[in-house]
Amino acid sequence: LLAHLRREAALKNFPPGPRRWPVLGSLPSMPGTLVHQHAHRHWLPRYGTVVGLTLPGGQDMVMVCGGEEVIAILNHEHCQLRPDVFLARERAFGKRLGISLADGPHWTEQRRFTLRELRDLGLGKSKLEGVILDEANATIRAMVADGPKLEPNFLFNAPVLNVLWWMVSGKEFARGAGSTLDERSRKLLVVLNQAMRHKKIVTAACDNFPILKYVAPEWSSYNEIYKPIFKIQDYLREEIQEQRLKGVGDSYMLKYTEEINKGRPGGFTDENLIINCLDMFTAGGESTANTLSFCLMYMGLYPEVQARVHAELDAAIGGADKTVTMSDKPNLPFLEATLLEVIRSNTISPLAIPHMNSQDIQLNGYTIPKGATLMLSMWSVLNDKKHWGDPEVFRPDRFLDKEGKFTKDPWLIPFGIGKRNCIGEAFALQVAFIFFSNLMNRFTFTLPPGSERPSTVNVQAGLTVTPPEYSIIATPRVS
Ligand code: HEM
Repeated sequence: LLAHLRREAALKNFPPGPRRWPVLGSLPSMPGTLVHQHAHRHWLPRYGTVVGLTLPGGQDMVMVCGGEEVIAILNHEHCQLRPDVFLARERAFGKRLGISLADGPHWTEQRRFTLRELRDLGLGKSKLEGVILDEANATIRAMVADGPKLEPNFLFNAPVLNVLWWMVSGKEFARGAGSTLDERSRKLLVVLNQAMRHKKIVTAACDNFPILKYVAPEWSSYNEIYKPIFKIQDYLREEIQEQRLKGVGDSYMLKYTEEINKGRPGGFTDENLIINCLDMFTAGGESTANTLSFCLMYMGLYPEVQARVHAELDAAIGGADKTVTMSDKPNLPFLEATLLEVIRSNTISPLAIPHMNSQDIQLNGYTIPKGATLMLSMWSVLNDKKHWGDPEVFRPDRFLDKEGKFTKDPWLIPFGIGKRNCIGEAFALQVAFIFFSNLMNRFTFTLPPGSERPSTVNVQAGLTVTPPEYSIIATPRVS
């Protein structure tokens, strides 16, 4: 209690927010999931766009839920650290490793190296495009075989992970929704799928009270969350060893190994390699796969938009039996606008990964003390009424200019901006474009007659948001 009172007294000009209790902090007022929706509905009208909170144990936390304020923090030179949370160390051998939850000089080196290798290994190259197209075609074949009625939730997880697996391990056999994978890769994908679907991954009780890991590992979801993560680490370690024994090929794993062998400074170790790979799978798999599930749902909800996408495809591609490639993108501005409007409307990553400030900073006249956890609502940027006018309306035309060309809005930042922006943006957009365009060229998507319209608000929370459970009918189009 004394510690709590002392901390409260030291907080000068802290943003207003729900009551902060000793030990529990603001936990009693925190929603279990979908924090961005709760902040928008309940906190914003009462406290404004900058809300002061405390985590159990006394860590200061500030929720920022105004578009301008979020952009200011993302660009702020003193707000580029990550808080030292339980999840960060627990998934990384007790250390701050990897990219997404680390900071400091090692993070700079690991991020720079990974960005360069991702670019060199695949992005913008025809080989990656070929792998993505193979996966898209395998998915289309499976949809025809399983259809016409499909459950799109999780339909795209395996194909997206397969492409990521190819980037990381260089294995070319990762094709066909997992069917031709070797035993280890198959197991890895199964466990990754399980880990990504875990709804409590960012709100589990063991994150706030680490002692529960020892005294109540089942109840606190510790076993459920971390056992799959440890299995993934084991599979990755075995794969790295196998690749090193073979020693040929151009994979991220082998390129990284070369740096370890050269003794490159900046944290180049086996452990960091494992966590960098884990980062790419966890940050990139679910988000990209969910984008595609949402795309089908929106096509079912907005048949008039779908008809315009089809008309554009027919004019530019000329047949449902043809393959759409990245070179067709300039001729498909409405399709691109539709894809980005799905990403904007639903904000697949509604919160950025938490940031932390290295100095006291001022925001909207409040003081945020050094070392606070900054929760940034990306949703509030992509749904800001002042900027977008009618953010609640699904309107791809907002991204087209008078000539019908695609124009990027500076507030369209679903991947973040600044020093901590997403390293997988180009990859995710390429996968999403190739899948979405080819699926649209091959099928018409309709909601089953008499079924309830799936909600765009009652989404499911996990690492990112997932559509509600829904079915869709995929009818093959005739050329
Ligand atoms: C639709 C797909 C995706 C969306 C919407 C998305 C969104 C985001 C967002 C909002 C952030 C946080 C930015 C911040 O904290 O300021 C982020 C970070 C990150 N993303 Fe993505 N992402 C996607 C796909 C991917 C993919 C495919 C990969 C891997 C290849 C990836 C890897 C990462 C990593 C490693 C970070 C942490 C960067 C850092 O802390 O320096 N993401 N992403």
